[in-house]
Amino acid sequence: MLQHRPHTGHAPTASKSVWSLFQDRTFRQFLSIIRKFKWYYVGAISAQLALTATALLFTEASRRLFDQAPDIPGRTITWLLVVFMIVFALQLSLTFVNNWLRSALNESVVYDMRRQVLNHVQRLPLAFHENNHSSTSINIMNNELEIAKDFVVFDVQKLITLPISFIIVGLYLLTVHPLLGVIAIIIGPIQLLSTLVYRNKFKHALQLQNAVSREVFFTMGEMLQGVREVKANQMEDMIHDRMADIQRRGVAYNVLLTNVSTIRGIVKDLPSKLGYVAGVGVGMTMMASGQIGAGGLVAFITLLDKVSEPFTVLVDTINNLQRSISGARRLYEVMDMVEENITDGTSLPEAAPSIRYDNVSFDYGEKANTLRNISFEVPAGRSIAFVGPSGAGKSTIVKLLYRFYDPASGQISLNGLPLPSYQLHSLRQHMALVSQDIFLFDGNIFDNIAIGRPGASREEVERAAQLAQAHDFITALPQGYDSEIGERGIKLSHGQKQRLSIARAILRGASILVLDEPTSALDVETESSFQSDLGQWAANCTKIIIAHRLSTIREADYILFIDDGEVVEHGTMEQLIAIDGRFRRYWDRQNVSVAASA
Ligand SMILES: Nc1ncnc2c1ncn2[C@@H]1O[C@H](COP(=O)(O)OP(=O)(O)OP(=O)(O)O)[C@@H](O)[C@H]1O
Repeated sequence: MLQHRPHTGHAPTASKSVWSLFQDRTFRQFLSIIRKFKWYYVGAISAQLALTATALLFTEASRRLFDQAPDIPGRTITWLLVVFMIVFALQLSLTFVNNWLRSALNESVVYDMRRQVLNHVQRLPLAFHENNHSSTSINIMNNELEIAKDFVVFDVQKLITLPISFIIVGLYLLTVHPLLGVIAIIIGPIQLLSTLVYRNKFKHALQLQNAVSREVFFTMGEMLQGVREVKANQMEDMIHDRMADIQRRGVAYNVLLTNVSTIRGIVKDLPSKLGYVAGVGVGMTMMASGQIGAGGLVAFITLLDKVSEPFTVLVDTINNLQRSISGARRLYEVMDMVEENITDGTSLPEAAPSIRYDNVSFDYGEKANTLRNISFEVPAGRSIAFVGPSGAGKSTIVKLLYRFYDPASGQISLNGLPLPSYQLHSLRQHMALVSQDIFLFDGNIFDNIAIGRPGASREEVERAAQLAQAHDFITALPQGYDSEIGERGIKLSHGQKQRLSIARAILRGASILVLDEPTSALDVETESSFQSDLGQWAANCTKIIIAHRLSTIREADYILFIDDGEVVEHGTMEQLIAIDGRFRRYWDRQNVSVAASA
């Protein structure tokens, strides 16, 4: 925990040609989002082009005004003033419409993308979540999605509107006077060359700053998730020092980025300043020789930026495209991962099934032989316990039953049919888990129990809570079942959380019950009544028990002693004790410690 991790983000693909960017698969995925919201784009782009048209109308009216001044007839003045008023009203209305559409588009795209990513990520196999730090997924859903969204929403519009504006405004200025038009038009390409200055330095500074942002995110996420361990292990100073180091680098990279950007900005502005001087000089000379009126010069000054701007903005937009594609590629890598297929297959019957493992082997990749040739059978409605040292593979056997992972070899079957022939949704619907790792959601107690069976009535929830020995402590709370339990149930004791988790499993009414040391956090009295109640409400379930404690093991019909991924002993409790092997030693050690603590 809280160690420096290598960053998973990709560097911008600086060497890519512009054309290859447009052919990139990620760019094509952008296009599918654009297609979905095409009418917003059509509206926003039309509003922007209409704004360019009003700018031309304004310039043309001004040109006529200044060309004829001071001998302009009163009627023409009135007309021109009316034109100005109409132009201003149109500009205000179009700006409003444009902003409204852009904001609606922005929110629609970002929520749509986030909803799709979240929905997809939760349907990915457990292996994805176990192999990726949660902050990586959150970073993808937040930062990288935002970068991609900025391109999809804003930059795409510029790629369409700016070239059109350049052509229309450039042609207009050429009609005002060819030389002035040419001066305005060539500023853009010169500015384009100026963007090459410090280009790589700028990209490098940007990468450094992005990497630091990701580090901040990662460190904050881990600190908040592990705040108890942070406090208990007095890690505050270590985290503080780490944040101080991040801050030092963050400030340095930000200053570097600002300085490089400022120098690039100055170099970029220079051609337009020089173009302005040249244009005014040429314009004044031509005015003196009567080739143009004052209006021509006014038109040049008004539209100078509108002609040169598209070039430089387009370069920024293409740079953004590189950045967005590299951010979005990680996003789409995740989106391309295959979701679990939860719909195909036959439904599991309501009645408790028999469970059978035949020579099942499995490994997680890094650790070979996590499970080796596991074989056992549990008849319908009976129970089996897995006992053995920590890390032996007990939970992994259960993960295979949930189909969080599939075996590398061997077969698991329910009622004689291979596990993959069952619909995953139906399989998991018929399973309930009471685990020692209890996860409660932020919300009230009622909702947390009702997760076991959405739509359950108040009576059903209360009945489940009674069987789980949770009803009394719940009703003693000021808000009863409506009490909020805080993030991950932080306001409850471990034993109370475990009882809620048991209530949730009871309510589920499953036919396969997985008990992963379900009573580890309960006091002796509550545990013994839990065990006797279990006989009632779980009588019709096939039970798999992961057990460390004698009290839990005692309840099982059959026991497997697992060590290092293998079944080393198996039998009923009496048989295993009689063998006088590993289980017997385990049993005796526990008896001694129970006796010592009694
Ligand atoms: N997601 C994972 N990726 C890689 N290795 C894993 C993963 N989960 C578990 N392991 C490894 O597989 C082995 C078996 O783990 P498992 O959790 O099944 O043991 P266990 O017997 O249930 O342990 P415990 O009694 O401590 O809960 C261990 O060596 C563990 O480190």
